[in-house]
Amino acid sequence: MHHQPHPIAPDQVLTAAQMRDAEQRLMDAGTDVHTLMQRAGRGAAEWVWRIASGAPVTVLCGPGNNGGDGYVIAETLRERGFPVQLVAALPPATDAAKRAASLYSGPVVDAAEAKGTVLVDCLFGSGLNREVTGVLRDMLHELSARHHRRIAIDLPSGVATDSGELLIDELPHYDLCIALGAWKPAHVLMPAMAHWRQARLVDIGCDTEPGGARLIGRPSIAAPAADAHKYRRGLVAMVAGPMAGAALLASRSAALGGSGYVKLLAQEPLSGAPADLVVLRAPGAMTLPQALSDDRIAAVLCGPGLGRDHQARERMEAALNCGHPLVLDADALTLLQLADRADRTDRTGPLVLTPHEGEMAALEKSFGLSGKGTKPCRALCLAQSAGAVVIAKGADTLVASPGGALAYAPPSPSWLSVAGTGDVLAGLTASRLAVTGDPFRAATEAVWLHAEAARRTGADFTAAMLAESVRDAMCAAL
Ligand SMILES: NC(=O)C1=CN([C@@H]2O[C@H](COP(=O)(O)OP(=O)(O)OC[C@H]3O[C@@H](n4cnc5c(N)ncnc54)[C@H](O)[C@@H]3O)[C@@H](O)[C@H]2O)[C@@H](O)CC1
Ligand SMILES: Nc1ncnc2c1ncn2[C@@H]1O[C@H](COP(=O)(O)OP(=O)(O)O)[C@@H](O)[C@H]1O
Ligand SMILES: [K+]
Repeated sequence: MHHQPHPIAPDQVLTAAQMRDAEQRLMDAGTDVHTLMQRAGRGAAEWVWRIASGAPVTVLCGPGNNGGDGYVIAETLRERGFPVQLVAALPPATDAAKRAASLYSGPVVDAAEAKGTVLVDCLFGSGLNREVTGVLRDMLHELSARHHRRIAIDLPSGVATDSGELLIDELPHYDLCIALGAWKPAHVLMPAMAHWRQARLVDIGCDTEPGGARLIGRPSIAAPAADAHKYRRGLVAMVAGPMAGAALLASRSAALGGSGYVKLLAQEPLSGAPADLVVLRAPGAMTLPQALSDDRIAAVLCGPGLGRDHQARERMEAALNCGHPLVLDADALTLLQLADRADRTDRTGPLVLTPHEGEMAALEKSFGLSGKGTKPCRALCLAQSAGAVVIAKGADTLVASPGGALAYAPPSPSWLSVAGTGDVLAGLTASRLAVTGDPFRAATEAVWLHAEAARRTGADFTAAMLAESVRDAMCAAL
């Protein structure tokens, strides 16, 4: 089927090459680079104008089209009567940048003389292809230190667009990063995204192919059907191990995440379970495989509090072989390496893996993957090898599917960096999987709800408090 290109949506994330293609498409249709640069520069100037509010601005320009944007920004501010000066770190080298430079009629000063309140960094954008060193690095550092506020155009100069890696020592911190045309992976990947307080997108009117990576947005969660009952809403079976706390946390968020019924399959007698949680000993009256053979189960969660001994391994294998949609987290991810290769790869039902960085590396090893490349590429590779949707967690969580779908979490509260929040996410993922039956959708909904629950919990919380806030997050998505 042939899909028409469409305007870049505000939730699309384009690599540097995809952005270049989008720009080229526009130029093939008759728009010249100059027009595009005017749109980008004038759009960015609106933000600079608001932030500077009359204070003197210094624009630092590099040799490429990012520098070209800088000349347009400087000229736009000058036309509006703003105090502006420009530092040309290197002379403009592209035709569009040369033309933009020729249209700038304000002062050009040496870096040593530049004094202002706001620095606009247009040294390098998506064309950065090597480390920023020597005079250029020193110039960026000194100017950054001398200005109270810093704005990065497209990206801070020293960030690799597709990986978010830093290609400079001590990248300065920015008040604002203005993405041009589309969000790029570096806008939602660490370590880059820790270097600005806010990010904004300026549309420059490019089209792109349908599909591609997206930002995870607020899901639309429907109320249960009028004739719903607890099984039809989704039964989650939580396979617990010896550490009851993690299993209880996951069960709580599974219960609040929309499923109709959560059954905790306990390995040992459990104290402190809430009254509304059904706890079944397995093995007890039945073995774990028997308990998991209930065909009303809509999703199984295994991992939180599982442990790593031989019993844990047996429980993980029972979950792997039960045939129900499955979420594997925490210890189950580590144990997965020990499972038979056939058990790991021959499953047909939906599977979601939720590794943090350490678990991701262990999984890559067990699937014979190199672990090299950008985080999104690594997650896509693992998803394909494991036949699983992968939630690659961290401060820059993303979701990858075996078919190549990719979704980035928008910046989430760093208060999530406390023990047990991963258990809450795993419970939410199982809950959404039980409700929707779609592993990619379940994973993205869970990631959004998890971050929203964190926002609603406020500052300095525990995982148990986070689990309770899942209720508020659900309300926000109804
Ligand atoms: N292509 C287009 O049509 C548009 C591009 N735009 C802007 O153009 C930017 C991309 O422009 P370019 O592709 O020209 O790239 P850049 O302006 O990011 O820089 C590329 C130039 O810097 C040099 N360079 C790269 N890394 C270096 C390093 N570490 N040390 C010294 N020199 C280095 C390269 O050799 C090249 O001359 C975007 O980020 C965006 O700001 C916008 O103006 C919109 C239109
Ligand atoms: N700095 C951070 N910013 C945003 N989210 C974070 C940050 N650090 C951790 N998280 C999130 O918190 C959760 C931690 O999960 P995990 O590492 O499995 O911890 P645990 O096993 O203790 O539950 C993940 O969802 C992760 O994405
Ligand atoms: K820049």
